[in-house]
Order: sequence, then structure tokens, then C-alpha cells
Amino acid sequence: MAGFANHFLTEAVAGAVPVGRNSPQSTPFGLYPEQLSGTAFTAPRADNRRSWLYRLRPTAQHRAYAPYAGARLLATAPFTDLPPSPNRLRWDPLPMPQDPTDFLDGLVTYGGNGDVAASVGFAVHLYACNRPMQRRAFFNADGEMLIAPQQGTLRLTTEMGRIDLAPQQVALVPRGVRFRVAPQEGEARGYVCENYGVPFRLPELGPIGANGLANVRDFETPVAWFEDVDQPVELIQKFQGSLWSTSLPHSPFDVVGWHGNLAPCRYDLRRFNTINTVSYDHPDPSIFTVLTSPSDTPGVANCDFVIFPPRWMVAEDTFRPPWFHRNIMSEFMGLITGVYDAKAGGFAPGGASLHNQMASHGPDRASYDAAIAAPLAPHKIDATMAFMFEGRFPLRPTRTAAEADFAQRDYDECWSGFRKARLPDGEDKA
Ligand SMILES: O=C(O)Cc1cc(O)ccc1O
Ligand SMILES: [Fe+2]
Repeated sequence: MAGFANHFLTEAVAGAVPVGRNSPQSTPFGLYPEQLSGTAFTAPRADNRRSWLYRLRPTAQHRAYAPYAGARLLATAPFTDLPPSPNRLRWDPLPMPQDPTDFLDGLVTYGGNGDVAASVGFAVHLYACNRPMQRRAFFNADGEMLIAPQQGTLRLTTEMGRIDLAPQQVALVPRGVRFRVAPQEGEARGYVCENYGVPFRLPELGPIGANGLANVRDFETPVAWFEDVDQPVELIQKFQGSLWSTSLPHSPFDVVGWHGNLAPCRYDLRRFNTINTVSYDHPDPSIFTVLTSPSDTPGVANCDFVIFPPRWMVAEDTFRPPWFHRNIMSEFMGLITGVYDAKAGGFAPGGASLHNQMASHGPDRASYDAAIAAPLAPHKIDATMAFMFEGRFPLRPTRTAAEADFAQRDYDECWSGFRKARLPDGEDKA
């Protein structure tokens, strides 16, 4: 079903969703209505997100949760493992697991900001897995999950339908929605933004107009799908940073129909309507915002999801790659495929980088040297897809990430050896 946060109605069995009311005294087939809220009941209508699910059994029917000991590298903000460091960080691709590992146990937290208890900030995880979540399902009470595969297709089975997700696509799974993940081609790797804040939404378009960037019509939400399986399933939840597990005697994927505007969705990043300069200068990367999680301060995001897709570079008399900069916002970057135009080397697909508030960064020396010498004919940056999670607070890395053997110890070197500028004779004295 096409659209972002549209009000959908979908039935896996015709007649499953009651007509004209959400919770009639007697429901079709005796299904149990349940409201899933993504915003406060009283949130303004334009922001309000909720759905009504019609299921074989109420989700309330479960025994107590007990602590879950897996997913040992999954962590939650505030991150206090290490004293905050202003240093720039970069990582080689996350290695694939040697042992059988599913999506949940294969999550590795790189860092994050804010505080889950205050519903502020976000965490960044990478996953590397090689087997499906078998007889287990997960939901995240701590936040919404934006999943961006880098290698290998995933099948997401969610309460509200199924999503097949390939590299260069992203999925949004709302806070609380139960899901399981199955890699379709053996191994899989990718990135996750766990958003503790306000759910991601499309950015305003301002003077761009009514169309452009990520278009509403290109978001896809699955139709209702359920399984009627009376076999034990381990249900794991993340709540305030800890994992908890309970056992259900049946599949949690028993929603026969639902309606509402809170649902998982998929977006193909190649559908992005990229806007760039047709005159001069390199515009701020906010023109590449796919989704934004706003903060309480207008215009300052809790998290922006920004991409660097294939695009024509035509700027005249311009240094075309990203410029040197120091940003009040903090930037975590990943690469799905190809080469990123500010980094001639060292930033590989499956890798990552972190440039926190006020950290000096920009093109590495090789990219700089090439760009100042390049003929300025129209040039297409092609076959690439980098992205950035940009937030208002510095991201603090986990010890796991900072001390990983795939953390690059020599990242600073990519900015060494720049030649001093040459002033005209007589102007260079103190
Ligand atoms: O640092 C980066 O590579 C991301 C980035 C890209 C760009 O085109 C402008 C600013 C910016 O932070
Ligand atoms: Fe940057």
C-alpha cells in the first residue's frame, strides 16, 4: 500500500476489520481489537499515529518477562563506557559472525546520544547475521527502528505484514511492533538507527514545493498477513535498555486485519528525488534529508536520516565535494555501496564514521587534490549510496566500537599533509 503514514485498512481475511467502529461489542470472528499507539492520545491530529489491530488472541495474554542474556553487544544510551572524546572515528566493515547468529543477537551498538528514559536521542547499531530468527520474535519498547541493509536481503515478518528488504532500501519498524528477521541469502549486514525520539516523518519541503526529495507515494506498507501457528515462540523485548524474554504458546503474528496510520513501511532510496545546485557552490546536505525525527526545537532534529545518492554534479567554479566544516550537529555516516565523494579511501561499504559536534572534517587529501584539479564538466556521481544519521547531540561510542580491531587507528592521517596556502610576496610576515 502506497503512502507515508497514510490511514490504511487491510484484511488478510475479508471482514476482519469491524465496520464503522473500532471495538464493537462483538467483533468479526471473535477477533480481539487492540490499539497500538505511536504518539500520545492527545497529540495534534497531524502528528497523531495509532493503529487498531484485530488478532486471534490479545497480546496481554502472556506470562512475566525474565531477563534475556543474548544480544550481548546491544546497548542503550546514555553511553557511559568511556569518557567523551572529541576524536574523529572510522571503522572498517563490521566482520561477519563466525558462529550461527541471528539479527537480534548480531546487533552491535556503535554509539548514540540522548537518554532512552527521556525518549530523546538515538543509537546506531550494525547487524551481521547468518541465520533466521527461529521461533523467536522481537519488539523494541525503546524506539522505532530504521533498518538499512548493506549486504543481503532480509525478510521482515511483522505483526502488520511482511516486508522484503534489500540493500538500498530501508524499513521503518515502529516502536512496539513485533517482528522477526530472516536473511534470505545466508549472510547479511546492515545499519540500524534506533530512534528514541519522535517518530521519523518526511521533512518539510518549503520553497521546493509540493513534490520532491522522498515522495510520499514511494513509501510502501505491507498488507495484513498472519500465521495461525500454535507452537512455542520466544518473545523478546527491549525495555529501557535491557532485554527481556517470555514464551508464548503461539505465533505473535496473528493479526488478521488492521487499520490506522502506524505501521511498518519500506522505502527504496533509489526513488529519492535528488535536488542539487545547477549554478555554483555545494549546498548543505539537508537537501538530501529522507526522514527527520524532530526535537522540541523547531528546525533542530533529534535525528535526520540523510542520503548521498547518485547525482549529477554540474556546479561551475566550485569545489564540488563536501567542504571542510565544523558542525554543531553530530554526524554518523555509513556506506551501502560504491564510493563516497569526500573519501577517496578508507570508507568502505559496511564501514562507518563518526564526526561529532565541532569536529573538523571534510574531504580527505586525495579527494581534495582531485577536486581542485578536476575539469568542471558535468559529471555523474554514480553507483553509490552513502547515508548519515545527524543529530543535535554528540554520539558517544560504546567501548565495543571504540576498541574493536576493525576501528581504524589512523583515521586522522587522511587529513595530513595539506600544503600551506601561499600568500602573495610581502604578505606572509607576522
Ligand atoms: O561530513 C560529511 O561527509 C557529510 C556532509 C556532506 C556534505 O555534502 C556536506 C556536509 C556534510 O557534513
Ligand atoms: Fe560532515
